[in-house]
Amino acid sequence: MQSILPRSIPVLGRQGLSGKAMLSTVTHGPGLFGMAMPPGFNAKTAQLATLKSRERGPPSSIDGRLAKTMPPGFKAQVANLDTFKLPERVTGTAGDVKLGQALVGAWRQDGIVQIAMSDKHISLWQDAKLASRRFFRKQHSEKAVCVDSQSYAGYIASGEEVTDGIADYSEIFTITKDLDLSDPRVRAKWPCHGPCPWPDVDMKEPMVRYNESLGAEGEKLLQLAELGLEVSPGSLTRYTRDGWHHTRVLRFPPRNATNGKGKEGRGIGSHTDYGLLVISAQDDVGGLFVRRPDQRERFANWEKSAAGLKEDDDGWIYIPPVEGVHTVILGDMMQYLTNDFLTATPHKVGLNTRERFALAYFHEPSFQAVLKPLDKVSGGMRLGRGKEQEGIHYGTHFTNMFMRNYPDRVTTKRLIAEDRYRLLSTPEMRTLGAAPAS
Ligand SMILES: O=C(O)CCC(=O)C(=O)O
Ligand SMILES: [Fe+2]
Repeated sequence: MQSILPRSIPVLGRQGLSGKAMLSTVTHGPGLFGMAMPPGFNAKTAQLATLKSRERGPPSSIDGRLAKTMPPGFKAQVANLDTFKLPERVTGTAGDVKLGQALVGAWRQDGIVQIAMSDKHISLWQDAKLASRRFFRKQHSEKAVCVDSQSYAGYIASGEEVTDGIADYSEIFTITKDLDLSDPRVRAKWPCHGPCPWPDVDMKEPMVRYNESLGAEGEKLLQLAELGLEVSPGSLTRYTRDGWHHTRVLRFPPRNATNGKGKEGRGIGSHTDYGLLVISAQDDVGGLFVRRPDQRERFANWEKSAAGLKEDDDGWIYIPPVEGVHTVILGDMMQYLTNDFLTATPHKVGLNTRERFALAYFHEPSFQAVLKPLDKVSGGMRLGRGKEQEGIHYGTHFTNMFMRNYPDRVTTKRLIAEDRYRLLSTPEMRTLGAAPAS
């Protein structure tokens, strides 16, 4: 059970301060959340992170209001993140390089960045939120039929998802690549490949539009990350050709109106996500917590499950719901590719006093990709894994994670019954990869 701890919400931050003041906060002594910069961290990158921040004010009233949205029963510091603005297109200009370095610096420091939504994103998110509300308000029987036996797309009831062996209260509609039964991969019984069981066009259309737009945002972020890491163009984006991007449309019940099937107060238990980037939007309720990168908390989710990691420990950072932004955290494959220079961000969701709606878009490698760690990343990437590595087949990692989270789902049962898992090691399933880029 989540321990009930008093609320402790010191509001820390650089938002609203002048660039110079923010700079000294980051480069000397305790940083954004009262911790020193990680060893080997490039101070220049941190400076750029602050200089690129978009100023907003007045900080005190905004901070106080946002801090109060933290779900009851949790103890965490409250983040006050810079908001980055992405260019229309990434072309490799000096400005793009600086922005890329700033994003990489912020991920290394905080594990999360905030990026401004464009006007188009704001309207797409509004539409998606409406569609989500409409869907989750339907009768259970109407939602429960939105399941597919071949893909993991569709409805997941509150109490059905399992994190670290314990049920979550999140209610979810998952969207994976929507493949017709006539698609050769579906016909060949590839694991996780199949249709998305949409309830209706009112759900499908706004979600497809939003996802397409987030796909473009994901590619831009990867291009900027390549610039920030000083690796050649394509080092990351080569893996996202026909990327296995997917989305979770989420509803969290209020903490006093659950069905008793999950862990008290828990929306989703502590975990890392699987691929490269997670771009999220949340409504104004609040519930998301992250952990900053910390060398003392070394984990590698693809080797040993990071689910449940430090769930009830101190050291969580609450990410309050700032209007008009997406947040972006990193997944397992980004950590693997960069030899832990960037690490997957542990996060969890708490239930609040009101129901909460959020959407998480996962920008992923191709299902067929075999990833190898990059040769080098500027700023002193740690050695350890290298070229000699066999690599990670993303499709296998994804399948493992979904089988673990949904052991009782019809999709898992069919996958096992038809021995589909065996296909993951065949050459047809591993056509993107080979030599690592430098
Ligand atoms: O609700 C959120 O903000 C995040 C959800 C999440 O972590 C997930 O769906 O994997
Ligand atoms: Fe997540």
